[in-house]
Amino acid sequence: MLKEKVLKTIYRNELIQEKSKLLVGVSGGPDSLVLLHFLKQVQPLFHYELTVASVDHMFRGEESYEDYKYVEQICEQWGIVFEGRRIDVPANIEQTGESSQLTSRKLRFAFYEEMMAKHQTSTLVLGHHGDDQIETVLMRLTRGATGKARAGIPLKRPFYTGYLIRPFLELTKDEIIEYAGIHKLEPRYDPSNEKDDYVRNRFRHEVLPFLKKENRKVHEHFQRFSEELYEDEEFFLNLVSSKMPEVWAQQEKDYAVIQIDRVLAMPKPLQRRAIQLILNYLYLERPSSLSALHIDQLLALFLNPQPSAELHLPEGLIAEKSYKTCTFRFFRQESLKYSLKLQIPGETILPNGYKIKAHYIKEEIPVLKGNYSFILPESAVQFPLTVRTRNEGERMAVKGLGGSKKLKEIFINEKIPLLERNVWPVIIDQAGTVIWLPGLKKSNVEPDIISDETSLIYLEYKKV
Ligand SMILES: Nc1ncnc2c1ncn2[C@@H]1O[C@H](COP(=O)(O)OP(=O)(O)OP(=O)(O)O)[C@@H](O)[C@H]1O
Repeated sequence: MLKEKVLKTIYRNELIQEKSKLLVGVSGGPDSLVLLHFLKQVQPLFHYELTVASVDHMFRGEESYEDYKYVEQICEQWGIVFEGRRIDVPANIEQTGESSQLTSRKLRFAFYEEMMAKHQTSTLVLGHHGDDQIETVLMRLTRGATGKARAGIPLKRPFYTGYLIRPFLELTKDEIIEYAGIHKLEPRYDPSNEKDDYVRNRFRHEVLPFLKKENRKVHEHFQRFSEELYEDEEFFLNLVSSKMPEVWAQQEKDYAVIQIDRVLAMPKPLQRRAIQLILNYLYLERPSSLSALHIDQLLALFLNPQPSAELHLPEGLIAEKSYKTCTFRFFRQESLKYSLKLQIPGETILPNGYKIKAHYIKEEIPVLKGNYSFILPESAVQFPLTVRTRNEGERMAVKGLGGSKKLKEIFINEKIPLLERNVWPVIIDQAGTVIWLPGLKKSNVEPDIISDETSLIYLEYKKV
């Protein structure tokens, strides 16, 4: 029976404290309506206070409003405090790259938090069940999730100032429907549930029936798998956390350096978790499409016998291995753009670790060092000169070519990686004429034959 089964889950996992205050998320659908009914039924066992939080996401106009009013009416009937809010997801949300489903979830969770503060509730209760659990575990494994994500939906996790619990995780959807029938509950059915989440629906309709047919108790086994995996992960993460101080060489926002040999000295299961912790730290509060694959790639980078190698991870994170250290930094094009006035005479330090030294040629003409120095006749350009990152579509009249070339083409011919192209210095004059791509190519502003009639400037591109 549902009641006994759920009570067992609650006791075994200490989900509910006596005389506590619970906030229950209720949509009016079968899962949450049965959840509310169950919690009302067993209230005398725990003496908790119940408050319901219900959100109308206004996706389905009048229909969803009716669901919301229905929950309010049930609460009135059952003598439960009702808190509701109608929250409209901004119409243009999908243009921001966020799905309306994700936005409504975020807004709903913000509402739960607000209500937990208002009613001083310590526990939020939601109606996810065993079918949801199996689908989630399988979906995540199939996607290549790693760590705790593979364990699916947790029974209990910290939330706001207390916990979020899901006491129905061991139940099947059928048990919930059966309970609703026995107790003559009349849940509302949301038709959008069936079409919103395509991936989940494929698992629900194609995989779940097969598993249920194979073993009636598949829900319990998946739930045990999930709980054990959580425990194992927790254990390993604690163990590896204690070793992390010797792994970190530098830890800053968006930037970190680690000691590779300290990671490789750990047993294999801890190596993966150490990498997971490094990535957790770097990706903090950044939604990311990280998977087990990225951990494998990083491990391969660390084990690579080459002393230096690079790996590009999601959202512009670059891992750069150099001998026994690995540097992680986020590549942000915008923040790397620069524009500096070229000091003549003097030195201009560039953000890429190089500088440009400039001086007037007094007597003897210095020796030219390939593309690393430039002789500039003062009369050939308009001052001041600027050194900056490239602009889209920019061209340069290449020395010895008799025509102009796109900077992009030069970078491609010289096999300069994209990331370096975006920070490569370009020297231009007041009129916007590109004079020199230091270290790469010169413009025809540098004369082939140096006459000593005009005043000359010697530019040099060198490491700081
Ligand atoms: N609009 C809502 N307002 C308040 N709580 C909600 C709302 N939608 C979902 N929840 C809570 O989140 C849980 C999971 O939601 P989800 O949409 O995944 O499940 P569901 O199958 O639609 O649940 P239900 O049958 O209760 O509608 C629900 O059981 C409920 O506790």
